[in-house]
Amino acid sequence: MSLLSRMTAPTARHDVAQLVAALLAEQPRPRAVPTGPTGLGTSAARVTPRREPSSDGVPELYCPPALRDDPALGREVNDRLVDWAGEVGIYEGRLDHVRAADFGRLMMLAHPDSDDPDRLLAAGKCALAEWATDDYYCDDGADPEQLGSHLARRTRRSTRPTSPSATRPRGRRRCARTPSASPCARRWSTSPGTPEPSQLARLRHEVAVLFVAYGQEGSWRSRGHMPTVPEYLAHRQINSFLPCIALADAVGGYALTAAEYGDPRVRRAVTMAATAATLVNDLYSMTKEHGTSGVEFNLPTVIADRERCSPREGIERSAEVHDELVRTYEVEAAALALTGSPQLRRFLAGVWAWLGGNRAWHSGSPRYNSA
Ligand SMILES: CC(C)=CCC/C(C)=C(/C)COP(=O)(O)OP(=O)(O)O
Repeated sequence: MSLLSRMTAPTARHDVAQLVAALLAEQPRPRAVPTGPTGLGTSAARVTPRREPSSDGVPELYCPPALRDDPALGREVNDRLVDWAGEVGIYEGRLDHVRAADFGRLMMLAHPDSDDPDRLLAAGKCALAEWATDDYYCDDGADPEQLGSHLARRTRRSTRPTSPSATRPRGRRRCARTPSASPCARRWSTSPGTPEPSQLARLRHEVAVLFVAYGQEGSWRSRGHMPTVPEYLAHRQINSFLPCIALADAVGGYALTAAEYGDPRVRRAVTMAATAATLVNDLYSMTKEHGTSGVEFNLPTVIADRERCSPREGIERSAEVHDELVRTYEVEAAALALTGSPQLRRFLAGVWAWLGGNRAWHSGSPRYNSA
């Protein structure tokens, strides 16, 4: 089944199908006139109906649905990913939790234009390595004083193809417990469907930016600092799913040029989408983070604390911010698709698809729904 036919399948809600069809068609058309003021920071000026929470407590979000569900493919990717985690030694003693979280399913849902388990697995390895770095070195319980050295070691491994002999450890050293994403990228570069050097460089860049954000979170944790809402939102622009989303073309088997990916208008739109995807994580992971000993970092908690409102209002306002980001992406991506290359159109549609797969996975994964 082609991506286009999947995207126009009857499962699509609201105007998703129209948008993605427009993004992918030869002569895309922009969305209809917006129904209210648009642009970041204008959501407060719109009157919106109160959101009814679904059974998981998360309000209905403006987000596309997952554009395919292939459980067998998801299972295959997940099984191989858990085997890999066991081989490299991450999540020792917790592999059952990793299996149950079903990151393979996330890859299958978020990359509907690839049926290739090898490519989905490669993307899954990158995501799991990024998650492991967060879980081991950043999240509650980790030692923030060690964070900088852990991240520096992992960054060095990813940016230097071979170590000069002076820096090579003597004897055989135990493999680090948590791989960085970029060694995954190196392994990927020897597998079928090799990405372009510019795609690998892009991944390295996005992971390095992610690590800077991990450092910021560590500095907040060590001081017990609760960020302001703008501070937190700026942080979530870089502590985001962008390293995963940036692989959309490599997983799909085509290449967006560095020039188009680096176009500030493309970066702005894609960064907004990645931030929105990460706010979905904030909304679904709140429960998991409740009861941890340090400061809780998720948008609903930051809003409730800083704006002195109820937790429920924090959730609702977070959902508003999410929706505003997605709507802005929708409008800007459609406009970019009008003048961009076919690869850019496909990439923007891939980002849109990623949003749908991400939300569907969060709403079902036991990582967030086990209580
Ligand atoms: C896969 C990837 C790029 C992870 C980077 C960090 C990120 C965007 C997260 C979702 C981590 O945030 P958080 O610690 O809230 O994640 P969990 O809720 O623990 O899954």
